[in-house]
Amino acid sequence: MENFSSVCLRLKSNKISILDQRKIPQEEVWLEVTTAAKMHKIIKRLSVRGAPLIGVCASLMIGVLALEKTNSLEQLKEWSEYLKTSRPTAVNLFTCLDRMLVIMKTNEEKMDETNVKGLLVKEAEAILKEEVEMCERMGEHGAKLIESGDNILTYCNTGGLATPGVGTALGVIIKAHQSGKKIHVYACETRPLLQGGRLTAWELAKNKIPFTLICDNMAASLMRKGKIDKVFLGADRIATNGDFANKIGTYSVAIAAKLHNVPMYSVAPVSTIDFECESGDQIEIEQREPKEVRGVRDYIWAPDCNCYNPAFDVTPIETVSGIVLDVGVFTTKEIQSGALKKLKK
Ligand SMILES: CSC[C@H]1O[C@H](OP(=O)(O)O)[C@H](O)[C@@H]1O
Repeated sequence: MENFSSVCLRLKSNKISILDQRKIPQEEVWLEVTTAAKMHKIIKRLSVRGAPLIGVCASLMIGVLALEKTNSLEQLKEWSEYLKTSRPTAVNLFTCLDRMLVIMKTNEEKMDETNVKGLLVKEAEAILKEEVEMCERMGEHGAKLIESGDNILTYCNTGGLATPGVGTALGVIIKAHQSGKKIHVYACETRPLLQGGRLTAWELAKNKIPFTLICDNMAASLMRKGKIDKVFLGADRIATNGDFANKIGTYSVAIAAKLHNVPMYSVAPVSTIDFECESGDQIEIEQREPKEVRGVRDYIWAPDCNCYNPAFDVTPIETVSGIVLDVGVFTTKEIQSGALKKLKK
């Protein structure tokens, strides 16, 4: 497989290394991932995260494992199904692994195992290339919505730590900055796992983009004061009616933005659309462990109480201005008229 290197993913001499995002920003620790079990573990614990990135990493893992002569197609199918159980909400994980499974199931009777495995390697490389290119296109389309002087609010992390490319929503912000637009970002810390405070702050600093870190409960009052000009954030699964699942707290931001007439866009590649899902009500929301709410790292302020810890919520499309995809910007009205369904291949 061709070598590859990004902010958080490396493929060198057919070996996968992944930056452990749990340790950012204190440490930059790279993990070598050689088995499906290890990949499952680091996706589940969010050492690697972000819808496009986990889909790419899972399919890349199957591609690398296919290079091992001793690994049978049956074993590769088993590992693909197992990797699907790492997290339930981000659709990219399923669509990428299904692309690998389709290759195995449609060719195993028609060609010898070595040739099928060769197709798996090519498909994994194609998925990676497509996602990098989709990030570029999302960035270009979305950056046109940003004007010099804008104060932009973003949520969670949607950059090079959530994709194999420049990012989705944060990619839009980075592209706008790189084009010379003078912008400032309000980054929501994003409880409970602080992807905004830890990861987005780290990426904005690396890109030299002026930003202010805020607690999530500060977003609405900033909008009321007229301090926020636009909101850009991500998605993990988009239904064909435009409703989308994204990091928990997105719906609160959307309600505030709508009340204060702040334009808000979700940014995602077409690979995040679930064409089998007609509405947000059908999206499975990952429930995570109470310990993530009870404290942060070794500071546990509520050791034993009940906790509610959904990793995502669903934002109805009518609450936002539209969705920026790699194929263009779609207004809520266009989406409500069925524009997303027409993108199905
Ligand atoms: C570009 S996808 C980013 C998306 O994924 C994040 O969730 P997690 O950190 O749990 O993987 C969040 O929903 C982001 O918007």
